[in-house]
Amino acid sequence: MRIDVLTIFPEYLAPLRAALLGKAIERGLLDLTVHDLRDWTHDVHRSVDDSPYGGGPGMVMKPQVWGEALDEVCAGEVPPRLVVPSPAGRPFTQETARQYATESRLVFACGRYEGIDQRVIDDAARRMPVDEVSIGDYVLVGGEVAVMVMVEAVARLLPGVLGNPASAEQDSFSDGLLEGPSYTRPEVWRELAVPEVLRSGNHAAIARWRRDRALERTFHRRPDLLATLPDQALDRHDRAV
Ligand SMILES: Nc1cc(-c2ccc3ccn(Cc4ccccn4)c3c2)[nH]n1
Repeated sequence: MRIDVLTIFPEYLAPLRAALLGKAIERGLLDLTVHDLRDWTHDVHRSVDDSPYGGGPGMVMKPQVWGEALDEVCAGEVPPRLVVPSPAGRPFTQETARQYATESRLVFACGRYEGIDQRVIDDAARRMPVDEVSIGDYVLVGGEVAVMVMVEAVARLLPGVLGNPASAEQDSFSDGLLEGPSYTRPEVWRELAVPEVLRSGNHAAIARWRRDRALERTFHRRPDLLATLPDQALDRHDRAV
């Protein structure tokens, strides 16, 4: 997968080249290019923002600079999917990550200030799929952190990136539930013991116990997820938990 990121703070994306994702890039599983949006300015101040029409606080990112940058970065046989982080976007979920992981190209546009002139998104939508997405109900200072979240969530789903593919298959949310608790050695730590069933070797009982803990945790922390589960996702035992 090829990923391009446009930002006025390229250094903000440096962590994407560390650790697991850095290895995926080195192994050619992911092709990541981070572009400095100011490379498409033509004035001596390299300005990218201006005052908002209609008044209001802060500044808005100019359409001209974004237009030229996207024309160049998004050029090619197959138009990429353009992903624009925004507090006003549709929620980015694990399902979004799964869909994005099937794309051959993604371009992420990192806004700053109060956001990007809407005409940039409207113009791009004339020639490529455009998603305005939110990573949560809070307001960040710009799109860069949101892009790092999304790139990590997508890249880990690419074949070969995770050492153990089962991890991605058993993700929280993969069966619509939150993951339950995990344990490792020692058997007792600060007088807290590992649940007996996990040391029993009874794999059916272990699977049942893990599902029960996932159901309990989801019920208490994210009842909204239970409401969206398809009826057949819960068996009679599940409903009794
Ligand atoms: N889930 C999210 C995404 C964002 C996000 C994404 C991109 C930008 C570009 C600028 N800002 C700051 C901003 C935008 C609008 C109103 C006030 N502040 C952003 C914030 N915040 N929370």
